[in-house]
Amino acid sequence: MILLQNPAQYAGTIEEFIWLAVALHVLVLSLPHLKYQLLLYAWITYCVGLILDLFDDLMAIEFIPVNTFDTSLKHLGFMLVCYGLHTIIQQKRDTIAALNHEIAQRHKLEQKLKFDATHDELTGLGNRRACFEQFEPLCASSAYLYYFDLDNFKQANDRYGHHIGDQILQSVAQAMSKQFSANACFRIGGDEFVAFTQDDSLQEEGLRAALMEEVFEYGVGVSIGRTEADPSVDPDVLLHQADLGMYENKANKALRKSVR
Ligand SMILES: Nc1nc2c(ncn2[C@@H]2O[C@H](COP(=O)(O)OP(=O)(O)OP(=O)(O)O)[C@@H](O)[C@H]2O)c(=O)[nH]1
Repeated sequence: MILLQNPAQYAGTIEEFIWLAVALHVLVLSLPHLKYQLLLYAWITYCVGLILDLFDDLMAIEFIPVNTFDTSLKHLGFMLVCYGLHTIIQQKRDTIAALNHEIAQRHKLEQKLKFDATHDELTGLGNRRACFEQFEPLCASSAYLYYFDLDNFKQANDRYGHHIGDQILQSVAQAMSKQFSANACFRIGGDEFVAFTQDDSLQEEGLRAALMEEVFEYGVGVSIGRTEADPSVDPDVLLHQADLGMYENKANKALRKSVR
């Protein structure tokens, strides 16, 4: 038996009916996506509350305290929905934080791989690949290209051991970075280095003394070749010119030694 005695009650019942229809519709729509069971139960609880509410309005049944149940269930359902949503958001946040962390780690690894691919592990200078990659811009911004090759390095290795040989290479690289810009120095072979500079005041003997300062005691020397940096010339040709200069320098020193 339906008890709708006045228009205000009628309007209230219609409103509750609409709420129930909307809630059930949302429930049906979200069913395929409801992998979160808590949210599903919360929504069902809310709908049951709405149904009881409707009964309360439509039926004049006083033998169950429907009034108490419908409001409680609606509130309970609503709170559980809120809690469920909060939990989901928290889980998504954690996932996003984990993904961000992974992206940052990958970025770091990428940077490291890139650095390792273009730098010499022992001295930290750019390697041969980096030298060729940056050759043109460095030539364009420099006046000279220097080529260095250590003298008697093999003997130093044999006499003092490989670890001292490594230290010699590191010391020379460090001294070179002080004389030139560190970004413009490269280790392109075992004991061969290349450097670019804008400075035209460098003197061969001064440069040699600076590079050998820490390693002179091991009996090593350095031969130096120089050529004008010209970005329009092929890198191989320029390096060859500087290399020839270095060999000439090495030969002259050997000749001077033998004459003495
Ligand atoms: N310790 C060390 N030795 C290296 C490294 N790379 C290459 N070498 C050594 O460097 C030496 C280079 O040979 P050479 O250029 O003939 O040595 P050198 O005695 O300076 O010869 P000259 O230039 O004719 O005076 C070889 O004995 C290599 O084994 C390295 O990373 N560490």
